Amino acid sequence: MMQIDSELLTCLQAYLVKMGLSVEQAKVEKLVAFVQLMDKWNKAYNLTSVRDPKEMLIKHIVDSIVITPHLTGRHYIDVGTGPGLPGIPLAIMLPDTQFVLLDSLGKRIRFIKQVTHELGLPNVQAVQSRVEEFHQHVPYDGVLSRAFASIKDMLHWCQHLVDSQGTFLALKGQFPAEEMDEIPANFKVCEVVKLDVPGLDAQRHLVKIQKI
Ligand SMILES: C[S@@+](CC[C@H](N)C(=O)[O-])C[C@H]1O[C@@H](n2cnc3c(N)ncnc32)[C@H](O)[C@@H]1O
Repeated sequence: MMQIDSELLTCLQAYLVKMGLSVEQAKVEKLVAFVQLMDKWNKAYNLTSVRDPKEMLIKHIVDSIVITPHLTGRHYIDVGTGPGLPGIPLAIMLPDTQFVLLDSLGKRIRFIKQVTHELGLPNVQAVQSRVEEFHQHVPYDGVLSRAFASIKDMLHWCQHLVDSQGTFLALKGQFPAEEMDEIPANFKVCEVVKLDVPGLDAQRHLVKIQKI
């Protein structure tokens, strides 16, 4: 694997301590390596507006892995994954869980394929498709989305991907009261978890939804 930046490693380890998470060194190194790859390819692939790798640690890595305890299934799909967020950090944390990372943009999917090759992530499948047109491997235990769409649109476009046992997990900023008002009657909100993301000033919420 590539040379790991020791400053980023120390920085991430400090955040993990604040989160009360004990994570094996090999996984922490892969999380940092992912940040280094995002930083390396950001200009060419236009992956994220966050330019500083230390800021990526908080805004992308910590903000993704904070939902790890909420993934109790075996097979997830991350829709509108962009550069692999939250899918890649979660796949590093949960090597026995399968992840499909889906995005409509080819260059983002090419980046994710490069990442899975370099980091050795056999539990990740990268797929270029619009989610409305993707019908393989259903049903999933869960659909993940972060910075993708309103909850209503996400449910509309992704409802074919889970059955009544599956859960939609939407990562949101402030408590999404207005978006929750628009949820169609054939879905129910099971839980809204307020997430504590160390180092991040903004509020974060995880909305869990199921089909009725
Ligand atoms: C704002 S980015 C968010 C990326 C990532 N989830 C994150 O948290 O940084 C939204 C992504 O959704 C993708 N996207 C938008 N509509 C889509 C669709 N209908 N099907 C699949 N991907 C879509 C875009 O290409 C883009 O990469």
